[in-house]
Formats: sequence, C-alpha cells, structure tokens
Amino acid sequence: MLAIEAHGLRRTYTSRTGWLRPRRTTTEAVRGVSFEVASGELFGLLGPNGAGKTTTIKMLNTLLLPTSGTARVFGHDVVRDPVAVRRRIGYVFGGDRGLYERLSALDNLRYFAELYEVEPCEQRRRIAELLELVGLDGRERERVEGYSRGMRQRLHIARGLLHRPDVLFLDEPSIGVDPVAARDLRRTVADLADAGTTVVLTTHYMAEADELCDRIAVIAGGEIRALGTPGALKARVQERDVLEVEARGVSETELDRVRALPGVRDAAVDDRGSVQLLTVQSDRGTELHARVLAALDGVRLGRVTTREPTLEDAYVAIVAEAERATAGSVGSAAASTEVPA
Ligand SMILES: Nc1ncnc2c1ncn2[C@@H]1O[C@H](COP(=O)(O)OP(=O)(O)OP(=O)(O)O)[C@@H](O)[C@H]1O
Repeated sequence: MLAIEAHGLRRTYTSRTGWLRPRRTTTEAVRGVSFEVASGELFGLLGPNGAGKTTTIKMLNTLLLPTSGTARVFGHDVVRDPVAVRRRIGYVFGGDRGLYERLSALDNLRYFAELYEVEPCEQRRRIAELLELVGLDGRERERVEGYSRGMRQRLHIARGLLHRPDVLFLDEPSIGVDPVAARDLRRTVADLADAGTTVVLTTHYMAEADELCDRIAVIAGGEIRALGTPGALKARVQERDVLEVEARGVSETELDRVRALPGVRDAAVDDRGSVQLLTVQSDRGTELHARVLAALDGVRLGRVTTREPTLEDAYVAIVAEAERATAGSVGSAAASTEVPA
C-alpha cells in the first residue's frame, strides 16, 4: 500500500494587512502538487525558502486544510479521516520548541508517552528502545536544558516515534547542528528507514538529501519542478562542468556578465561569511576559466577549481529553470496578490 498519495494539492493563504487602508493579501503557497510515497520509502522534499514545503507537509499531517485537491496517508483521507491519519504519523520540526527544558529526557518521553496514550505496560520498553535508536541511552536522566542542539533533535525524533507511527515527517532535522552531530542524526534517520518507517524529510542540505533519500521532489513557487532518485536528478547536469571561484564583491552586474558567456548554463553566488562562492555550470568541454576571470574584472578573487556536478548543482539548475519559467509574472516565491479588504 502507498504511504502517501497527494493529488492536485493546493493551499491559498489570505491575510489582512494595514489599518487605515486594509488590504487582503492572497498567497498561493502550494499550487497543485501531486506525488506518491511508497511504504518504507525515504522521500525528500527540497526547495528554496517559501517554496511551499512546510505548507505541503502541514496538509499531509492534518494541521492545515487543503484549499483543493486530495491527500491520503495509508489510505486515510486527510480531510475526512484526520484522526486515523494522526494515529499513523509523527511530526518532528527543527528548533527549540516542543520539549520541557527543566525535565530530563526520560521524563519528557514519559510525559509524551502519556499524552500519546502509549499503553502503560509498553511505555518503559518503548522508551528504552527509542533512547537506544537515537543514541541517548545513558544520558536520559540529564535535564534537557543541558543538551546540545544535536541531542535535542534526537530527542525530538524519539518523541515523534513514541506511538510507533508508520510515517515520520522530519522538517529540517539538522538545522544548526554541528557536522559530527549531523552525521549521527543521518545515521538515526537511515536506521529508522531501514526498520521500515516511511520518512518524509525536508532539508536545505543537499549532501544530506543525496545520502539519505530514495527519491526527491524539488518544489519551487508552490509546484513540483522535478521528482526522481538523486541519481536521476544528477543525470540532468551530467553533461556539464562546474567551475567554482572564491571571490569578494561579486554583484548582480558581474553575475549577469558571467551568465551571458557562451556555454554557460547557470551561475549562482553563495555568501559564506566573509567570502563568496561563485558556481558556474557550463556545457561539458567549454573552456571557461579565462573568460570567467575576465568577466570578474575588478573583483577580488581566491581559489578557482573545477569539479564534477553534484546534487546541489542539479538543484540549482532546477530552481533557476523554475525561476526563469515564472519570471515576469510571479517570481520564484509563492504568487501573492493584494486587493482592498
Ligand atoms: N500562515 C501564513 N499566512 C500567510 N502566508 C503564509 C503562511 N504560511 C506560509 N505562508 C507563505 O506561503 C509560502 C510558502 O511557505 P512555506 O512555509 O510552505 O514554505 P517553505 O518551503 O516551507 O519555506 P522555508 O524553507 O522557508 O521553511 C510563502 O510565501 C510564505 O510566506
């Protein structure tokens, strides 16, 4: 049986702004999203800020009603049968909310086990199992206020699994977690999927998605722009070379100059603290090095390297394509319209 079936899901938000001249703003956050997730699959939902990922997840886990379209979780309709859906799902969101700081991890789990109506005779065994799964056994009697971010995230996952859900939604689990703790967290998520739990993961870390996900949907502007295995998504940019340039002071003007060079397919700048990383994707075999450096005349440059395309390059290409497709009308974010209230 399929774990998730979403057909034509849409969600529009309406909010009122202004006092003297009130306006009603309508945002089409999700605009007709359809996909299926098989039981036991680890499914990734990737997309830029405001793409509609959280809205999609909230419709699937019954926290938001769809404006139109349908969704089912293990055959249960999210609108008509929300109680049955909630029994089958767990939801873990990143950040600091949702745990009692002054209590130990053990007491937090006992409290939530009561709340989720885990049978009293089963609670002790279940909590011990979960502490082991998330690697917190031995630390369970310490207060949560002394926990690191990575430990808190693992405790969040344990909390989300208390009632043995068949589907776990993980919204940005590794946000703000250091690289070593993030690696442990990925191990936990992989173990979970190996044990048969269906996982829907949103993340901004492409390497994480590449390592973990069986399939990935890239969502931008409220629509799915690509869906496939990490390998299939990467195949889209296989025929490209990637040039990386460390720089300081690259503006839109230089970026446009680079984008206009013959053979260049995409160019993007990522601000990494005091330094920028310019990534240029080009048709395989294009000799770009000298021409890119000439286009960056006047910019302070650091290391220049060439590398094979990664999932991140595929993602950048898919999102850039989506932005070009919607340019001039709604931009890359969700479409918003304003009318007098
Ligand atoms: N409660 C709300 N009222 C009005 N607009 C909203 C509301 N929640 C989200 N939006 C808008 O809907 C769009 C989609 O937001 P959503 O949170 O689903 O995106 P996201 O992909 O999860 O983004 P992020 O990666 O930043 O979490 C955005 O334009 C956002 O501003």
